[in-house]
Amino acid sequence: MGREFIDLFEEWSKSYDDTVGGHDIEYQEVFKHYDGILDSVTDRAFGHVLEFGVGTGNLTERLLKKGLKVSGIEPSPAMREIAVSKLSGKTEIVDGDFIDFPKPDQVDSIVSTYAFHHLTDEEKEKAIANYGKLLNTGGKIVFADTMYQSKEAHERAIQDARQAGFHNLANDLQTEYYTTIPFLEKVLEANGYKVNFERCNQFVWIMEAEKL
Ligand SMILES: C[S@@+](CC[C@H](N)C(=O)[O-])C[C@H]1O[C@@H](n2cnc3c(N)ncnc32)[C@H](O)[C@@H]1O
Repeated sequence: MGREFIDLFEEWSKSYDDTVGGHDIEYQEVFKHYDGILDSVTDRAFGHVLEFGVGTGNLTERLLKKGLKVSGIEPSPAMREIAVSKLSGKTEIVDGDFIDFPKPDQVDSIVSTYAFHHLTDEEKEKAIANYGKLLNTGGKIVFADTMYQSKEAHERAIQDARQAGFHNLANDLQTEYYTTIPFLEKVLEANGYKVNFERCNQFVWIMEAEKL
């Protein structure tokens, strides 16, 4: 579910690694410290890791390097093809999304970078409720993504992007489902997690939730 943006990724797949490397001026700030953000998510993950929205496999590569077992989920065939070739068969990347995916019996960490905003808030709530069935006490959800401290901060970011002439970015911020930290905090706490948020750049925060 939340697959309405897949066509965009079929298109973007070939130039995606250039974008994260800072080649697209509109998205430079979004991907500022990209490598550090992926490293930081990797540092927080342990055991059997379920990764959503693998993309071209940049986070997966780091998780595998750390010696973790990774089950990768990616809905875009073009992205999957690049990830599989980059990872040279070291793990399986299968079709699925944040809500509808082949369920492993049990996992220790559920991770994702730059992808959770493809779900509406209602879908996010449903996904988080489901993850509780896969994690034991002490298990973690670690997601890095664009999110805002308030709805007003989100609105300001759209205006700032427009004023800078970043019309693709402004459109993206307006049409995808960027949420707020208070919303995520409320949903995670209601589902029995202790959660903290760390800011990485003007857009991206790391959300780390531990199951109590
Ligand atoms: C911006 S890319 C991020 C890729 C990678 N995680 C990274 O950090 O570079 C977003 C990825 O999420 C995937 N995606 C889109 N909708 C999704 C959904 N509903 N469930 C899981 N992944 C989704 C896209 O196909 C794309 O590969």
